[in-house]
Amino acid sequence: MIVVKLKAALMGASVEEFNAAKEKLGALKKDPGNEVKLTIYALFKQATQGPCNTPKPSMLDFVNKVKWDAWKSLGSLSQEEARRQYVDLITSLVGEEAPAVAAQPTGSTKSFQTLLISTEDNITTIRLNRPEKKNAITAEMYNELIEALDLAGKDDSVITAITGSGDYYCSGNDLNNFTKSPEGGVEKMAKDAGQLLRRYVKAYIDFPKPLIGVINGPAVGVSVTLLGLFDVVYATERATFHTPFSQLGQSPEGCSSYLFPKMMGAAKASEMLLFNKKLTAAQACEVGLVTEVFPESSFQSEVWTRLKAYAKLPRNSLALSKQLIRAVEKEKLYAINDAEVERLVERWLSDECMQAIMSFFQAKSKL
Ligand SMILES: CCC/C=C/C(=O)SCCNC(=O)CCNC(=O)[C@H](O)C(C)(C)COP(=O)([O-])OP(=O)([O-])OC[C@H]1O[C@@H](n2cnc3c(N)ncnc32)[C@H](O)[C@@H]1OP(=O)([O-])[O-]
Repeated sequence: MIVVKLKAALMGASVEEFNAAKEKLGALKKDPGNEVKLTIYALFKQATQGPCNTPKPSMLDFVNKVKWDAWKSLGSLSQEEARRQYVDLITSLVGEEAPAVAAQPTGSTKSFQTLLISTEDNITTIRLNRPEKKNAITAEMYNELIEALDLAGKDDSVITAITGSGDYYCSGNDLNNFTKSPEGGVEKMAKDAGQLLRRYVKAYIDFPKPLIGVINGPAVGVSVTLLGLFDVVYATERATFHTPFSQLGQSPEGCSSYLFPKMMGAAKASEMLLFNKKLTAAQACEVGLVTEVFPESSFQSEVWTRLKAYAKLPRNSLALSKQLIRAVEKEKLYAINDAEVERLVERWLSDECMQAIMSFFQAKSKL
């Protein structure tokens, strides 16, 4: 069993860790196979020499061409990040040879207040569990989701799915997060909320294995923007996708200011992110936010059957492939996350935002 150790996941591995990993590689008893060896080669070259700038070998020089392709595919991945991925990969291979030593605790033993977590058939499922509030995300829930993702990333499941309890997937940020009278003043409240949001989005950017959205109903706000960081998104035909940021005096987050225009084109992204256009599931699929839409009547059975089949694929091949795809833009996504959070912290202190949140609760109290 391969278990990916992530002790260096949140920071780049040091040169010492890198050198130690290199030595452990020589001591491996089993051949990890050509695919993994190519990844090791590419990460080593990137870590020690930086991005591949050497001339492409000819088609006839097959072995060197395959190696060159693997190195080139890492693009502008930083040397620090390449070192980290190299150390993670070697650690996982060593763990495969000594599973008892490398085994990590699974997420299933930990209990959460706002989430239901289970691991079955190689799938860890994180279920948002505030159905009476349409799964709105409180500060507690943000923290629990960060922890649940961390545990799911380290457990021995093959894929992770996020879904909602009840008729909604999620109604976004819990607007009560802004209505409590904060101890250190509103500036501190906004700063703390910004730090939490930044960590929350980073947990998705860094998630090390395939992450699947199982969108069981309408999705609002931050629960929509984050879908750009999922690997696959399946939705029931009943789902809708709504990001009412300007209506709330706020601005986009979850790296959507970059990923949405990239995914759907600038104009479609602006309709959603600036003008609050709510998309049906079919429209969300057309613009690439959703991978596939299923009839409501067969949504659960079709999606979970498919995910169980996916979860039988080789764990390490999936995780490493996902990490390669993500690595291409990871540094950029960190920077976008920072910029979006900085803008939101300003927005939360604006009159426009305060007014919009008060209006939501006033409208409810008049009903
Ligand atoms: C941090 C990053 C920046 C921000 C990003 C975002 O996500 S921006 C996007 C932010 N999100 C929004 O702007 C969405 C705001 N919410 C809505 O517009 C509507 O509630 C609805 C369309 C989601 C559902 O309408 P419906 O008529 O089907 O159902 P209902 O209305 O009767 O709701 C049932 C109960 O849930 C409660 N509740 C629901 N959502 C929230 C929430 N987010 N907060 C708090 N509470 C919420 C609701 O008050 C009610 O409680 P009550 O009275 O029983 O104690």
